[in-house]
Amino acid sequence: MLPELIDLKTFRKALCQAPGPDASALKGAADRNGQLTKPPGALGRLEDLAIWYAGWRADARPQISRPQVIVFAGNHGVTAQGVSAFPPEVTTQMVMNFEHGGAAINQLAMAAGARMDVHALDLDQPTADFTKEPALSEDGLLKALRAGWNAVDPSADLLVVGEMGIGNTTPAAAIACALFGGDAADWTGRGTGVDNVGLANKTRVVAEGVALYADAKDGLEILRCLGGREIAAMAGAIAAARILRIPVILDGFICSAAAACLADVAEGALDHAIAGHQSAEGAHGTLLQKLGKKPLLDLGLRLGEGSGGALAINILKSAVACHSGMTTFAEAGVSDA
Ligand SMILES: O=C(O)c1ccc[n+]([C@@H]2O[C@H](COP(=O)([O-])O)[C@@H](O)[C@H]2O)c1
Ligand SMILES: Cc1cc2nc[nH]c2cc1C
Repeated sequence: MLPELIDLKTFRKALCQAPGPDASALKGAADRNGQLTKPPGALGRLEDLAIWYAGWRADARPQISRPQVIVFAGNHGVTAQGVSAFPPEVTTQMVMNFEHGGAAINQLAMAAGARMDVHALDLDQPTADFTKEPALSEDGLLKALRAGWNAVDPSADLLVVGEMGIGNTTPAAAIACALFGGDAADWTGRGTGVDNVGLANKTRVVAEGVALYADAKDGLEILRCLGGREIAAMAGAIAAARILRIPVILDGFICSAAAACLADVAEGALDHAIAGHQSAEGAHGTLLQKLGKKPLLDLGLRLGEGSGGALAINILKSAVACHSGMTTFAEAGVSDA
């Protein structure tokens, strides 16, 4: 059961106390994996994925039949600093495109057999420019976390969270830099495609923001000062899924930055999450390494929207189908080693 998200204290506490995977399902799945009609280890990472999934679903022979993709959209005051190649009105325009079924994620979710939901968060009120003041108030952060928290279908058996927000690779870079240190330039990339002058300006903006909130006490405070509503909503949804034991597939750079805020609040907060892909945003690989996540795919995507996560649903579904649908050596009468 998901508790009501009353305040930020509830959020931190629920995340710290969330249950881990089911030990007997993990053992049952590992045992079953050892009996399937294939040389030991021959399905490579698919075997680990299926066992991991079984543990979180508390079922040694699970199925994936109700995957959910949620796309959160938000607007960013920091776009006034000229950090994106596209104008901010594209966020609202793309939300309409999602709702009409015309975006890449509509096709990718459909191809993966997933339900898709879109949540637009106060698009007419961009967050504050973080080079001037914190992006969100405490109440604003709570509202956005709650939007994500409540968007998760408790009956889903797999979750992908994605985003749409012109300018949001800037807050994502700032969050990563604030959490993990290093220079702003290490974390700042081209996003939708800024040129060299744009990249230098964007790096300056990230550095300014990180310096301004250097005293932020933890990942939630960093999320409030440097993040955005869609980023916080992704964090809220990933946290709710952790509590509901719904496995999560992370998407690209912005989604991973949202997730990183949770890992800073509670060790193990992302144990139920895998990395769907490594995006072409320069620092995504480093961010995934910091989170200890090895991406399933590396296709040069830099779209967001949950696209890489949705693609990876097909891999996880295939892993679980093999695990649960294959026969054992004994059942098939195949000679064991
Ligand atoms: O997922 C990623 O790694 C990714 C990398 C680059 C860009 N994006 C998408 O592009 C938008 C942000 O780019 P920008 O240049 O406006 O900061 C936002 O809507 C993201 O979904 C997403
Ligand atoms: C057209 C467009 C589509 C997107 N989808 C996610 N981010 C995006 C950014 C742009 C510019």
